Amino acid sequence: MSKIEKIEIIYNKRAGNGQSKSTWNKIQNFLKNAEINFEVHETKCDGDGIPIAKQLAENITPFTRILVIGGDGTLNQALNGVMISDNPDTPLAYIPSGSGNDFSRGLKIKKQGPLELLQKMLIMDDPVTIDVAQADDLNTNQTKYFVNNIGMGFDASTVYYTNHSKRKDILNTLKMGTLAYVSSLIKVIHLQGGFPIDVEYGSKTKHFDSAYIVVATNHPYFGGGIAIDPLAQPFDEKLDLVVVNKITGMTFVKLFTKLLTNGSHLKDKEVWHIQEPEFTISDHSVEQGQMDGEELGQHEFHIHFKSIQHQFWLPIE
Ligand SMILES: Nc1ncnc2c1ncn2[C@@H]1O[C@H](COP(=O)(O)OP(=O)(O)OP(=O)(O)O)[C@@H](O)[C@H]1O
Repeated sequence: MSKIEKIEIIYNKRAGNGQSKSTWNKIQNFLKNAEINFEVHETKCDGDGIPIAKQLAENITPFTRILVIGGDGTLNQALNGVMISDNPDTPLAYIPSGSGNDFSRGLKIKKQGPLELLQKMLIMDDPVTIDVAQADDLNTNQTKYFVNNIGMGFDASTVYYTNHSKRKDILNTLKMGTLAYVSSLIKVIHLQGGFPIDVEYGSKTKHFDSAYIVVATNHPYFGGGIAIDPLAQPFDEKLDLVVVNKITGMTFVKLFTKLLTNGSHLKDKEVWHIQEPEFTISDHSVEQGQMDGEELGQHEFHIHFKSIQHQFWLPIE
């Protein structure tokens, strides 16, 4: 085992609709039995992961590790907290215990159980470098960081309805979180209209009169396992952008069948896809936004996106 004096744990007991408690119990028992020094910092309210991570990063000592136990939203907050701290390079360890867990799915570590992940992390001598992304809001001058994706329009409305749906809790209890997402998706099909956006990348600009799905993504998945961008890779130092034009009727059904089955939607003429180190999206109507499954509210988004790298204690093979 590499030298570890203490593990500072950021734990969201609400993640995975409460299922993270069983993950935490396993981790806690293991650490106690192995006589590894740890301290748990439970998130007490929505958004709490940011100040906790900031404070931990600012007081980090050599041979101390920060471990996040929660879903993608908790990891997102931990990353944002570390990035605004005096020690933004502080690596993060992560054990997924949310409902979607798209980051761990994108990294292909989702199938490993919490104890397997923990034991592998404990013997790592050095953290690994993984792509995350920076989003500079050009309207507010605020910067945010994300591990999975930022979406506006269709996808974000789906997140909004999923988060506000009572069915989410029931379906999560039944371990059918993806179904909760898909059922909100069907609702949004009737409500979401197309909206105009411009995308600037390199020296080019691409205009869309009627964009429907707009997702800047670090790896393939959103919504608890839907591969919106099978080509996205979290190690290529690029961020992907997928724009789907407003479509209706059978065109919509065919495209969504491709999206939910074999991923061939990227080749469809209604779908536009780029992989770039950075790009800017200007959205010209008020739309819902989502970041790593967390609501960004309704705005006209004007965001500069950039692929950046962060270090993680994650056993990538
Ligand atoms: N004590 C708390 N009370 C209420 N909400 C909390 C508390 N602690 C954290 N949260 C909020 O819980 C939300 C969900 O967390 P998280 O995204 O980690 O889990 P999840 O939604 O189950 O997982 P995933 O994003 O992978 O689907 C976050 O928005 C976070 O701010």
